[in-house]
Amino acid sequence: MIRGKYALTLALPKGRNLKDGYAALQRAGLELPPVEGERTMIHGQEGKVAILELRNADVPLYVDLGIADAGVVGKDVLLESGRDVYEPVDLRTGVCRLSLIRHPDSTGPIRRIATKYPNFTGRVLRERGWVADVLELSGNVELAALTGLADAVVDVVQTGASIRAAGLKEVEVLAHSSARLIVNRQALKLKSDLLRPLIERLRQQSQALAEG
Ligand SMILES: Nc1ncnc2c1ncn2[C@@H]1O[C@H](COP(=O)(O)OP(=O)(O)OP(=O)(O)O)[C@@H](O)[C@H]1O
Ligand SMILES: O=P(O)(O)OC[C@H]1O[C@H](OP(=O)(O)OP(=O)(O)O)[C@H](O)[C@@H]1O
Repeated sequence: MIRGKYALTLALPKGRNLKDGYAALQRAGLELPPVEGERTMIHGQEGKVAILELRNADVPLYVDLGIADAGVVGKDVLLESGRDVYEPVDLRTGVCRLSLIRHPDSTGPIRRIATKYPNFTGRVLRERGWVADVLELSGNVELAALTGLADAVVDVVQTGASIRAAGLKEVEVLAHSSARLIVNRQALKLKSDLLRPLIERLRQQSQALAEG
């Protein structure tokens, strides 16, 4: 149990968003423990700032339930999680989009749609009144469109190189994504002396990125 052990507990995702998220928090003035090369999943010393290193999809859960006071995660993951966490800052890093992608030969109505984002995709289908089966995959989603497992997929696009290389078409952008700071609502009140200035500084950094 870690409740109360650290001054501030932050949830950061392994992978792409870790480096930029860590750098943004450090630039905002937090004294962060080193995470590189450590085998442990909880980094930090008692009474100081701790970092929990999590899978992307688990970050909203840890913050919503207050195990972490705040975290960094992609908007795509937030849209999928459906968790109602406070999202005060768009960090403007990890920019990508969630798009509807099809094989050029798939031109008929969409009946089967494969994705790592089933909740988000289901919501889009309902909003549009489209009737299709959502097939949840754990990765290599383009393969579903290439093999005919599905007649459309919803996946992350950044440069578009992956879909071009696979000979697929980005039919429509469904949502834009970038990394967000998320904060537990109760922690915001209890640790406002730490969290308010952090939010303020991250907002300034984000503004500078937008202008730069
Ligand atoms: N080109 C991209 N491809 C995938 N994700 C990207 C890309 N650009 C930015 N992102 C962001 O990075 C996040 C994914 O990071 P990463 O690829 O490290 O995760 P992962 O390998 O899918 O691991 P996990 O299982 O933890 O989700 C996405 O949620 C998105 O917000
Ligand atoms: O538009 P692009 O710039 O090509 O980026 C999009 C690709 O990047 C991600 O894959 P990643 O490389 O993370 O591998 P993954 O399938 O293991 O997530 C994502 O799943 C897309 O395939």
